[in-house]
Amino acid sequence: MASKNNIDVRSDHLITSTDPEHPANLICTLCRNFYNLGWVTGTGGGTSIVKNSHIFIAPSGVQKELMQPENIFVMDRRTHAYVRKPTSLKPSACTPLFLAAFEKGAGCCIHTHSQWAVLVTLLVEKAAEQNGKSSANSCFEIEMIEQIKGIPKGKNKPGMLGYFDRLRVPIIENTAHEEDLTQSLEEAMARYPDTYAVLVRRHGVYVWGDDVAKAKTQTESLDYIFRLAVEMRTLGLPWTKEETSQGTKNTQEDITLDQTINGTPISKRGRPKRSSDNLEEADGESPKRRKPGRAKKSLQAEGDNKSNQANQPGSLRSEGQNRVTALNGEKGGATQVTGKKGQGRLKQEIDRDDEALALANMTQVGRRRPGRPRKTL
Ligand SMILES: CSC[C@@H](O)[C@@H](O)C(=O)COP(=O)(O)O
Ligand SMILES: [Zn+2]
Repeated sequence: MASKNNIDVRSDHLITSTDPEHPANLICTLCRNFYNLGWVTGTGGGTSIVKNSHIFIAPSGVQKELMQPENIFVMDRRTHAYVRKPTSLKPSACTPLFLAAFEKGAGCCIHTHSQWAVLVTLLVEKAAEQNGKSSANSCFEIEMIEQIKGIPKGKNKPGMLGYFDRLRVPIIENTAHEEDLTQSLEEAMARYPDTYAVLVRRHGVYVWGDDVAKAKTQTESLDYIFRLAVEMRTLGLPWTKEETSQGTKNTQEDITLDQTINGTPISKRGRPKRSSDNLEEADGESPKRRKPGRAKKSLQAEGDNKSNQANQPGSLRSEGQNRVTALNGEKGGATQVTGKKGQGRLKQEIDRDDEALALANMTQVGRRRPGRPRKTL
């Protein structure tokens, strides 16, 4: 075998080009930039590119920002046999995960160890714990952030997500060895067929795209969103409309199940639906016509009043908290009432619900001043 520095020089033409867009050059340039973004620190993370009949892969355990084209492995796309193998190096441990993305039609896959990605997985885990739920098969979800428009709708779905669409990125559990992530990555891809990314708990994220430019810009958009999400959480701002008194959703199943809180339906405004909701249509102020987040005037005034009362030491706070528990399932939920007497009782119940909701909001966002309505997305 013709050899120079342990490399089979007969395959050098596969990685030798003056074209900066050649995958062997591009992987090196991208990883240098990714290093400066904190995405491939300390040899972690990496990138792989498909071009024509070849897959270009970085070596394992090297400083990714210092790689040279001659360090790049080349694999036959169809057989997955190496057609260029720097013998003193090993191919990236991420290779089977990159291949999983290419099986789905991706042209480039980027793996980052971005701290924002890691923190998002921790925040979703914490929210699950706080809600007494398992974080298995969990998912990061966010909506109404402009940068979501940088993520495509899904494979075979033309166009990008819209501002009002919800971005969902599944999270898989980390394993001791990178390659052992492959099965759970594939399962997450199957569960979320529209996703272009999978987060790995306490580790990072895999993002892929139809080509290098798309994989890169999608990784940038996601990293921006992950960072924003972490900052939002530290400010007590919700990621989604449902995320009020319940914390972050974990699974797609949870979202469906949580349309009710133990049987009490949630209205469109993201709070437990009350029997009074049925009266809103009748009194001429349909929730549809009201701006989201803006409370009905009369109830709002009462709510403000009650919230102020709730702030009195030792008074409504504990009572309200009991009521929150009730709303979340013990004995709560709206009671069916009919007739005039019933409507009187209903009014009292609306008042109690308003108190409870005001208190629930206060306990969730401790920094918000009492009496001010919670900002909804
Ligand atoms: C800091 S070591 C990180 C690795 O274990 C792995 O997570 C990784 O992303 C890079 O693997 P590598 O085999 O060097 O391409
Ligand atoms: Zn990694």
